[in-house]
Amino acid sequence: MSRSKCTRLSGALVEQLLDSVDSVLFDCDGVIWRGDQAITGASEVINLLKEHGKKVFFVTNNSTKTRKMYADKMSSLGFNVTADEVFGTAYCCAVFLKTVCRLEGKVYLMGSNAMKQELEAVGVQQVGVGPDHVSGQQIDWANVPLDPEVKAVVVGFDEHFSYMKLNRAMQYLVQKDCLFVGTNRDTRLPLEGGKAVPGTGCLLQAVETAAQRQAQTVGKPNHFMFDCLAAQFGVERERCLMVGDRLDTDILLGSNCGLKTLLTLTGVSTVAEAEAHRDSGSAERQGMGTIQKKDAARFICTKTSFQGGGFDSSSYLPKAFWIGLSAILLLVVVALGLAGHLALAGSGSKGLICYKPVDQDSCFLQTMVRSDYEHVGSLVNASGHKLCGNKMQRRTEFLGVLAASQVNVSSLEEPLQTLCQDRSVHWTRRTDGKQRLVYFCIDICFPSNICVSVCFYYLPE
Ligand SMILES: O=P(O)(O)OC[C@H](O)CO
Repeated sequence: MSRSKCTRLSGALVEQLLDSVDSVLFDCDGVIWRGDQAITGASEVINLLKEHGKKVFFVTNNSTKTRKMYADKMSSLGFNVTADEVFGTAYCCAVFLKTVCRLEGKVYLMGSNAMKQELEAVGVQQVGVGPDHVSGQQIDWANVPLDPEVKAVVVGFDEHFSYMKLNRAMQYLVQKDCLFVGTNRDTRLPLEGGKAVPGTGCLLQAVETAAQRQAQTVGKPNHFMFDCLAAQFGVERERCLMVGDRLDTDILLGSNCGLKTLLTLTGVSTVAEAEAHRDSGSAERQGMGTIQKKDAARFICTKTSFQGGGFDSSSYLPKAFWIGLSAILLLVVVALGLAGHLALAGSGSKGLICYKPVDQDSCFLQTMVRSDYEHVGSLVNASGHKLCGNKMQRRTEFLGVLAASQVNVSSLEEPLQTLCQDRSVHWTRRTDGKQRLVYFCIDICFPSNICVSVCFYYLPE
């Protein structure tokens, strides 16, 4: 991975930057507008870019509008934009549920009317939009009627967010096969005059806390929104610029997808934050910004590229995954005295989980998180575990392989050494990043009180 230093964007550099790109992706809140007020000069820049043959797109985590609503708002503020150039989380979330999750069933939606419309446009039924007032006693809340057809809980910006909604979402999510998807994790929504209101991240975190589960998020910095756009418009990453005001969403998305990035100082993130990321010594944080010095310029460039030195995919796993799917059945083993680590879960000590593909040369190691403990606990304690009948449930995760972090096998505990004999062991971590490994596991529980987990790996192109 190599990163170029950032320079102030002015004079000849503007021209140079524009010559190097064919497509420009703009964030919305804090970049082209704040609330209902356009940022001075934004519409002129965007219209000019289009006149000069650049493709312009809008990528927003704000889930309160459909693509059409965004296009209408933009037109009223002087932007020359069509609905298909807008990729908001209301739209992308609907596409995600339809195409990635292949959801069959209804959604319990904590979100806007716009989300409802986008879901309906792709044929996904939903319940839950609007107020949900509290009534009855606590025991009634715990037994709140649920729609048996609901197979997913989706959390977006919901101005009617309430205790009852939180409770209802939790009751759905107690069912382990219920999908859990959030639009985004932005904690604040910037408005006119430097004001802000709590963002969807606050609501999502409340639901995650209640459900004791982590949602998958569709919005930036997850690459899904870029993938969605690139699939429709054939954008070339190397000639694409992401313009945003937030380091942890916009700039990180650009960084994750190998785009050029440009931070505006018109919204949430500040130069001081970018400098703190740069000086942190953490590769992940540095992906959010490399800024040389504070500058009065309106735009600061944080150009990041992924070339060389990174994870060489071909040395680990075959790219043509689907062809060899059946051949890469995995044995999932948890090391380091499982029961002990389960017991230690609350004390801050971490266990390790290791995945050993049967026909690969490597083992993949990661620190266990709560879901791993729960998952493994259910396998180990099968006799005491409440089994789900003959059911199967699917889990999907993205794992980044930390290329520089090969583990010394002899430093590992005996069960792991045995498992990974004659193999190299690599650290992995959960990530939305580009250099990633994907695995999905199917948990199958039989009435005989035995659960097994079958996992498949692949490396996306
Ligand atoms: O900055 P955007 O356009 O991605 O929107 C994010 C929202 O303001 C977060 O609540």
